[in-house]
Amino acid sequence: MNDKASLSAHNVSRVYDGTAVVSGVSLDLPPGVITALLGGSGAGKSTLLRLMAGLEPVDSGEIRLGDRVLSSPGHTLAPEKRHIGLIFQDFALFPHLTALQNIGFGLADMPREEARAIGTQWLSRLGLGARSGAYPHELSGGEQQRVAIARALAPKPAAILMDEPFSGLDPSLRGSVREEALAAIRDAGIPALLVTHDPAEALDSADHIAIMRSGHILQQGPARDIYLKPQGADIAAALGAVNIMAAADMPPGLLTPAPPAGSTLVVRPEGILLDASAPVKARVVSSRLTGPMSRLVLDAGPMRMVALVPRFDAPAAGAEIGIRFDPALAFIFASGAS
Ligand SMILES: Nc1ncnc2c1ncn2[C@@H]1O[C@H](COP(=O)(O)OP(=O)(O)OP(=O)(O)O)[C@@H](O)[C@H]1O
Repeated sequence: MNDKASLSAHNVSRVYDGTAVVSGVSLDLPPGVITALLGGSGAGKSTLLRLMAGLEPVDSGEIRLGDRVLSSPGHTLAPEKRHIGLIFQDFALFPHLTALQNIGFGLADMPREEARAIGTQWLSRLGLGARSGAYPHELSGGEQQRVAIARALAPKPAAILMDEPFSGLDPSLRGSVREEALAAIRDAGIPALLVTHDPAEALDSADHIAIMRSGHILQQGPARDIYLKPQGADIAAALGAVNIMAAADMPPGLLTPAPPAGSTLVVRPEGILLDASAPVKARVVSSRLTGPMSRLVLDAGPMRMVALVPRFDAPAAGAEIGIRFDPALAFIFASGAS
C-alpha cells in the first residue's frame, strides 16, 4: 500500500433520522499536513472523522486513500483494514495491558522481539522510557495519552485521525503533550486530522484548517489564509472573537480606503491599532493585562470595540486615544454575506 497518499472525503453525507449531520462534505488531507477540523458543538466534526475511519458508513459520496475507495454507499472497509491510527479524548487504552503491551497490540503481526523494540523506542521518544511496565491506571492522563499516541503511530499507519485528543488533559500538560505528539506525526509524513472546537489549538497546531458548521465545511485551506482571508464574518469569528460593524456606523478615517456603503466590516481585536495621530478618537472603557497582550474595551462614537494591544503599559480606563484599523486584519463583506 502507498502509505503516503492523501486521505480524502468526496461529497460525503451522513443522515440520522432524516437529518444530514454531514452534508456533501469534501475534505482532502494531504500527507505530511496536519489539518484541524474546527467547529462548535454538533457541527458534525466527530461524525466526519468516524466516516473517514470507517466506524460509520457513508450515505453518499466516497472516502478514499489515494485512489483506493475505502467507503462508498453500501461498502465500508472495516476500520482495522484501513491502517488508520485513531486517537480519542478518553485515551481508550486497554486497562489490563501495560504501556508497552498497549503499543504492542497494534504490532501483533510482527515477531515479538521486534514489536518490543519498536514499542520501547516509542516509549522513550515520548518520555516514557521508565514507564513501560506501568498499567494505564498507574499513569497520569498526559502519560496515558502519550501511550495512546505511540500505539496509534507505532504500526506506521497510512493516516491518523484525532478527536479532541488533548482536551482531557490538564492545561499545564496539554501544550507539551500536543507538541510531542504533533512532532511525531509530522515526522511520520502522513495525513493527519485534528478535530477540535478550540480556535487557539487549531491555529497553534495545524498547517491547514477546515471550518465546519451544521454539517458543512465553510472554508478550508492553509491556516494563515483562513485567518487572514476569511470568506465570511462567521468564518472570521470561528477563529476567535472579532468586532463586527456596519460600514455605515463606522466613523470615517478608521480604515483607508473606506469600505463601500452598505458593507459589513469585521475587525480582529489585534487589528485595532493605537495611533496618536489618527483622526478617530476612542475612549478606553476598560484596560486589562491578559498575559502577553492587553485587552481594551473602547468606545468610538456609537461603536464599542475590543482591542488587543501588545503592551503591558496600555492606556488606562478613561484615556482618550487615537485609533485606526490595520487593513490586513479588517475584512469587508458585502451586505447580506454571513
Ligand atoms: N448515532 C447518532 N444518531 C443520531 N444522531 C447523532 C448520532 N451521532 C451524532 N448525532 C448528531 O449529529 C450531530 C453532529 O454530531 P457530532 O458528534 O458529529 O458533532 P461534533 O461537531 O463532533 O460535536 P461535539 O464537538 O459536541 O462532539 C449532532 O446533532 C448529534 O446529536
